[in-house]
Amino acid sequence: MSLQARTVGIIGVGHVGAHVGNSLLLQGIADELYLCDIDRHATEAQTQDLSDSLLFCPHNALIRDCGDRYEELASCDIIVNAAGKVALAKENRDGELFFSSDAVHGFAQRIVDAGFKGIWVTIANPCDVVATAFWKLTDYDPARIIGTGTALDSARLRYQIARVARIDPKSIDAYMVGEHGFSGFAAWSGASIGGIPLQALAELDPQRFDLDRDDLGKKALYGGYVTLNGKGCTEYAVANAAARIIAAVFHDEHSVMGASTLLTGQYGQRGIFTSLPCIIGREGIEEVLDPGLDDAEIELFRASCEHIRTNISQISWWPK
Ligand SMILES: NC(=O)c1ccc[n+]([C@@H]2O[C@H](COP(=O)([O-])OP(=O)(O)OC[C@H]3O[C@@H](n4cnc5c(N)ncnc54)[C@H](O)[C@@H]3O)[C@@H](O)[C@H]2O)c1
Repeated sequence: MSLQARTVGIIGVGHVGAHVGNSLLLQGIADELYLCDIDRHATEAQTQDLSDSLLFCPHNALIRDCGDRYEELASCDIIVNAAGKVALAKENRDGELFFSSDAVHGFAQRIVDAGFKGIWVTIANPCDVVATAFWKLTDYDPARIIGTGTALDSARLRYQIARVARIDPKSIDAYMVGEHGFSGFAAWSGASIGGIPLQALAELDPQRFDLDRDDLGKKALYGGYVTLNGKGCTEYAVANAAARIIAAVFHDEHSVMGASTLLTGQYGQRGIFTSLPCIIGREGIEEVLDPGLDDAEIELFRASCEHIRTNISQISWWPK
């Protein structure tokens, strides 16, 4: 019998990275965590805190303090990128454009050169630019780079629908697509509950299902900033979204989630990462699904992709 530990590296152990670690341990998803940060005091402190909580987790785990030694993460099955500076995102996630992309520029190839063959799960903002940077910088198999993208925004959208329609969010099929940022949007035309399109439900039972889409879409889009303005970061929901993606990989779930992935011609777009519903399993992104956008939504998707390209065009070292 060969038993293999499920190993996850986390780069950047600030609010988000630390919560990813905590979520993985509390849900029993990982057997080993490798913590890495340019701030070596932070990895020491988070290693201590997470280790002290092991008694209360479903099973034991090993937590390694890797300090700023990125290469030590190369043997991991999955590496999470939460290296950023959330204070720069006060007004807009684009505020971290140079900081987060420079960070990836500094470590991605080093880890690949050290032999990394696993899956990147990248969270740092602007999420779509950073995910694209991993691919451009390392020429890594794009299916094995997963941006958490609209996994979180879609959860926010479902919560908003759930709240108004009084339905369990898990019973709602609805996605935010495009950028994880202000140009993303709710793909209402494909939303359904119980296999019935939301539009049909609105006609059958308007009192319950004729939703104020603009309002709910805005609440999903700006919900992160309610949290950020109140406490200076967002952490629980994004960490749980990342943990869900990691569980889908480890358990080869073929789970459908919004995730930032390389576009290869969907709606005429290619060469950048952004979010559409994706099937996620052991090999990463298995397939990108077509959410059946209508004409107006296709235009929003195009504009969202343009926004990501405009951001990329400002980065001086971007590989041609
Ligand atoms: N995609 C999403 O849904 C989502 C949601 C929330 C936050 N975020 C992003 O996640 C990132 C982390 O957020 P946070 O609140 O933890 O930020 P934070 O500022 O609290 O922590 C960031 C950590 O990254 C470390 N770091 C910075 N550069 C590094 C590098 N080159 N190598 C290793 N470590 C480095 C810092 O030392 C710090 O510990 C930010 O970019 C934030 O915008 C994304």
